[in-house]
Amino acid sequence: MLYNKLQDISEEEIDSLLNRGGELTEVKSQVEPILTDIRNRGDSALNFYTKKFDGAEIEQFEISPEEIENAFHKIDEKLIRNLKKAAENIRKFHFAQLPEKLWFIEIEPGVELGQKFSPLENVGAYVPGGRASYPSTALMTIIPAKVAGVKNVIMCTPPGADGTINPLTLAAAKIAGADHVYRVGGVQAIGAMAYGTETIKKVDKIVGPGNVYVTTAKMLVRDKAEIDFPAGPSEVLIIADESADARMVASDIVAQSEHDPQAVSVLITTSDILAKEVKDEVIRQSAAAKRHEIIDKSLENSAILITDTVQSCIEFSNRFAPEHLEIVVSDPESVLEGIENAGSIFVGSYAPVSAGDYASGTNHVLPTAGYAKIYSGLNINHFIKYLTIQKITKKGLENICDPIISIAEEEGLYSHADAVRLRFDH
Ligand SMILES: NC(=O)c1ccc[n+]([C@@H]2O[C@H](COP(=O)([O-])OP(=O)(O)OC[C@H]3O[C@@H](n4cnc5c(N)ncnc54)[C@H](O)[C@@H]3O)[C@@H](O)[C@H]2O)c1
Ligand SMILES: N[C@H](CO)Cc1c[nH]c[nH+]1
Ligand SMILES: [Zn+2]
Repeated sequence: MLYNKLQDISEEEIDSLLNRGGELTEVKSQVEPILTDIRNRGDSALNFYTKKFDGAEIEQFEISPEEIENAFHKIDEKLIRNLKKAAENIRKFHFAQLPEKLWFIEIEPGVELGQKFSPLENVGAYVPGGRASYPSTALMTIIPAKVAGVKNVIMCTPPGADGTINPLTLAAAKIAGADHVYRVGGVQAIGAMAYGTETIKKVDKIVGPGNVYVTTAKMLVRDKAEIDFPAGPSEVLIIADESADARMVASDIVAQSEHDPQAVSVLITTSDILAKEVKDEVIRQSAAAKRHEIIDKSLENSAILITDTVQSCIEFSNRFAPEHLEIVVSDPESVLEGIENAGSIFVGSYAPVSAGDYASGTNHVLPTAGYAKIYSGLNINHFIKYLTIQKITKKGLENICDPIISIAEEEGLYSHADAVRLRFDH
């Protein structure tokens, strides 16, 4: 783990922190042939790659409603209650994001303009399942799609070597309202959803996170299906001062590191003492963690940086554009004000990333690798489109006929001008 004053780190070190996501281009050559094969051979290629990468022989990719129903009997009732509680908060938050169904304004007399929205029809949700299983991601991807009104939401997730899916992921799919669930993951699942196969119907848009292979595949199928954004290996950046609790800060670094060897965590702080304490705590907590092998690898990509001012923490964070940003300082509001790029922001010691990962209600599908500079985390807008409307009276058209006719003629599009003129010819 890099540990240094920000001003003393090398250009190369800065570059590796800021220009993350190089892995996405590195695996492109491995991902492309798989996608081509899925496109050409459909289900039989799905079988081939599921055997190759997940070790599973699959007879039937779609999981039947009975199998999903049975999953509920395999899960502790309390766990189901907790899943439902998380689902309720996620649903409430995304309902609050819904825009007005229909609105109009009078731009000038006789010219009424409006907007309505309408949901996408077919959406595919990718729910990861390689190094961990992600029932929470089933909630995070399917619930907003359903709140937006998407008719057909399919979910794909990788099977274990025995061909089964974690019952809690199946229960989450059902609670969230998935219409079809398939046991297929990785690049092959993204290809299947983008191109369609004999059993998996092509979708209009694919959402959901995944490792570098999945994320690269999503970026390569955009000519056939829209995607949300690159949501790859997890990241957290924490801005903290001397008021922060080192144990808590370290726990959030270790938590995000356990997702993937390629996960990245950064603490940037104005306090030498906190930096040292967090470093010691990270070593202590990661040694005791169940997934310490993944965590240790991830920590190799991570950093603790010391700066003189909170302002330089803010500037670095904006350049880094983290997936998750934690603000643990005595005056969080002033930091919040300066933040321009971050997937999701967690304010104060009692807002760990784990809260948003599972149950507070915000979405945990968020842009990584610096893509928070240009994309928002998953939200209602990813599942709807806006349709503009105009209602114009004869008087209204008269009010705007000069700019229409003169600009159209200047563009050399005389028939556009005539289409207005003839409405006033008697
Ligand atoms: N950014 C976000 O919003 C967000 C949210 C949740 C999880 N995540 C991330 O999702 C990822 C989940 O990764 P995961 O690996 O556990 O599950 P995954 O489902 O993304 O990937 C597993 C699949 O990867 C494929 N694969 C593995 N090795 C391959 C290879 N060499 N070539 C081609 N395909 C290969 C296999 O098909 C396997 O089924 C983690 O990186 C985690 O940090 C991100
Ligand atoms: N932190 C992940 C997003 O990077 C989401 C997640 C799911 N489960 C646990 N965490
Ligand atoms: Zn997490």
